[in-house]
Amino acid sequence: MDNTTEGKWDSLPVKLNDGITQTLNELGFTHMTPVQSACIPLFMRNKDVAAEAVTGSGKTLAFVIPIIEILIKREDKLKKMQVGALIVTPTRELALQISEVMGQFLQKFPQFRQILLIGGSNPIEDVEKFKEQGANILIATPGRLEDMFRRKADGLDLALSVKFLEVLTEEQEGPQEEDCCQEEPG
Ligand SMILES: Nc1ncnc2c1ncn2[C@@H]1O[C@H](COP(=O)(O)OP(=O)(O)OP(=O)(O)O)[C@@H](O)[C@H]1O
Repeated sequence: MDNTTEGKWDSLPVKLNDGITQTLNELGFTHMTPVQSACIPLFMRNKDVAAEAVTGSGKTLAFVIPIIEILIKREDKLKKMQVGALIVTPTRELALQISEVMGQFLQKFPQFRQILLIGGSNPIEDVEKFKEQGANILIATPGRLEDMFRRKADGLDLALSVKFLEVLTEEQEGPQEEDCCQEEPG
């Protein structure tokens, strides 16, 4: 990538967890992209962040890294069925891409589990998987997510699980011409 000009990872105001730094080294990502250097510090201070950046600018890591950092730093460790982060994306493809990146980084954090909730498969399989394995990070498309919130009769109380939510990330599609990342008011 030619837009990784925004400083090394250790120039961030808060030092990243060693597990994250190791994965970044393994990937050969020495520098942050502009959207990463703008968003990660804000996210890690628990600010509401709105980012708009062109495709391929590195948005995924701009929220995947802070999500893991925020969950690690929680005082009460998340239990199996407690969801600490929810990522909602408009398409299955995006959800799959994000899940792949999240999976790479979670290898160093086996205490956290992610689940992908997207259309195209039997929702009951998702319900059973969630009940069996639990999940702390949900990556979902809106339709399947809504469906999962209505599965109390099948033994899944997702509303209860998301009471522990620390981070909500919404990916949106739309015209994206300029890079920008700012703190949301309020
Ligand atoms: N700091 C970095 N250094 C080098 N490569 C990076 C860095 N961050 C991300 N990448 C790589 O750049 C590519 C684009 O990143 P990513 O998919 O996150 O972009 P995006 O802005 O989310 O794009 P999209 O809008 O398509 O989702 C990926 O192959 C990713 O692995």
